[in-house]
Amino acid sequence: MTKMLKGIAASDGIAAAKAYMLVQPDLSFSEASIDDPEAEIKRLEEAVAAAKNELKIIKEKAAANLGAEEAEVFEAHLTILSDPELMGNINDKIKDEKVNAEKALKDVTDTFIAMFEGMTDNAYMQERAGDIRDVTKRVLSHLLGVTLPNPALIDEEVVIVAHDLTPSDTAQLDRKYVKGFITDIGGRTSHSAIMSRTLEIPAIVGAGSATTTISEGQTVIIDGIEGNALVDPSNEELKKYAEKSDAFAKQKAEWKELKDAKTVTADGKNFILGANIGTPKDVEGATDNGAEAVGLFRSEFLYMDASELPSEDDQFEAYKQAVEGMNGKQVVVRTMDIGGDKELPYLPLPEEMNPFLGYRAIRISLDRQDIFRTQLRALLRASNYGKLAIMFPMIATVKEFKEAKAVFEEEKEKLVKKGVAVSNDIEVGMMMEIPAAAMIADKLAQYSDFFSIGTNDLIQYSMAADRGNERVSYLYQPYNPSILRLIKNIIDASHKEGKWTGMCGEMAGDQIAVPILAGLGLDEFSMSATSILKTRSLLKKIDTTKMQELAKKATDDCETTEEVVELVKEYTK
Ligand SMILES: C=C(OP(=O)(O)O)C(=O)O
Ligand SMILES: [Mg+2]
Repeated sequence: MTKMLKGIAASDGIAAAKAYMLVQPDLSFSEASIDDPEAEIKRLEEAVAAAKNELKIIKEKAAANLGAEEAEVFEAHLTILSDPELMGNINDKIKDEKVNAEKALKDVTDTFIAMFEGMTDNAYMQERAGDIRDVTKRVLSHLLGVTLPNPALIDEEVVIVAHDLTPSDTAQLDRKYVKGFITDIGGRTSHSAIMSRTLEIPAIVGAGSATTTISEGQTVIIDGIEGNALVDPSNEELKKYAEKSDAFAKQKAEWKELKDAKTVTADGKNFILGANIGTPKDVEGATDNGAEAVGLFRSEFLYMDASELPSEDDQFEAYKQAVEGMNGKQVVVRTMDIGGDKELPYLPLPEEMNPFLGYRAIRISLDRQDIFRTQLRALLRASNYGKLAIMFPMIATVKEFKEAKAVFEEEKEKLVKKGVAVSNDIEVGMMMEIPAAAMIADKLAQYSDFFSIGTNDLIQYSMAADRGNERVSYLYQPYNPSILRLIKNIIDASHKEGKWTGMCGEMAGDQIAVPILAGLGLDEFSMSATSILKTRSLLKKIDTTKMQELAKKATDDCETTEEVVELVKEYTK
């Protein structure tokens, strides 16, 4: 019998394939004393040899799919497994204390991990602690006879089933084989969901019990349009969804015809539709989908894709590639927004109770100015190759914006003095994603060249509802009048100062929100590239004067999200 799972629709499209369980196995073991140390050492050696074999395959795959740099981490793991001191210590422990290999491995590696983690002034050595932890897990899995899943080893079409996917897990997914994914937790604006849209992989997040309902190898249909998954579907169901998939492809082909068209409403008002990107490689998808700008380049993905802080030159190349690829159209690069659900293995941050409310984004940049200044120099140099704008993430106060801008001006002046070519009209703006900032938008508009509303965070902070927590996803209400009023305040404040406002949160591509946003006078909509053409098609049909009336009613008269949705339906009939 077919089982049905309901989750949050994260990325459009339909997929059907066998389930691949990306679930961490239980690696707990019992300690035991042993009589035959030689046999135990042999068991350990076999596990180490198996782990090495596996790592060699993963390394080759990673090098082929992701590049040599990405593969280096696995070389580091192989080196650890050949380290005579580490291995010698484990063997000695088995011999001297007559304990089983699992216990000896764990005790010795724990000592090394503690030692490296203690080197707080040496980020490189701290990072080695993570490597040893990974390697220990791999050897343990072989000792225990369980398999550690690895997306790099997938070589047939699958649907990934996972409790959660981190952005770096998602980055490793190979579109050729990974046809879709479903996770237990997460929300529509968690970063793995955002990336699934960039990669155009149909996805469902927050499905609750995917990992306990689905077993390895079962056929799963992912309906990323509705957020439904069917496990062990019947032939009729497979046929029905194949038809739905065809219809979706046809609809996409119709939208494609608008690729080179301008974004104009029925009454002739122009809007800019931009794409959100994570790396320069995404520029191709942006232009293929008719982007008129890049409204958000999440530069932190450059940091997350590297094994150490990216150098000024590496960053310069990436920003240059993006502005050149957009051929004179504006590219808004957001400075590093690390923290929350975006971590850097080589920049260990102290563990926090509330990472989304903690040390992140501009707070890190203003504190670690070495990192910030390197990024700003790279951006300034790249500005000479196209139309580049910069914005700062998570600005809460006027003081933060002024400080960040001052650092930018200092770096600019230094480069100009050195004779480096730098554009003279770089717009410097800020993300509007903290309610405090939205309330003083009139003040901030005096300093910031533009605003880009980050609704993903603005909504979670306004509603006090974690954007990645499916249990409170009912509170994640983009159309709630409270959110619409904040947005209105931001747009009006910027217009009063002659500035423009864009939106780069996922709400910008939300088909119910778009008519209201057009009515509120939003200037630029930036979204997952795959949402651009359907949004252009929608805007073509609407009349802005009518949408202004809709927006006024939604912000002034409505009490609930549901009322707003009804109103939009009525106005766009
Ligand atoms: C665009 C945003 O930034 P991010 O999703 O990267 O936090 C946002 O918060 O809306
Ligand atoms: Mg944000």
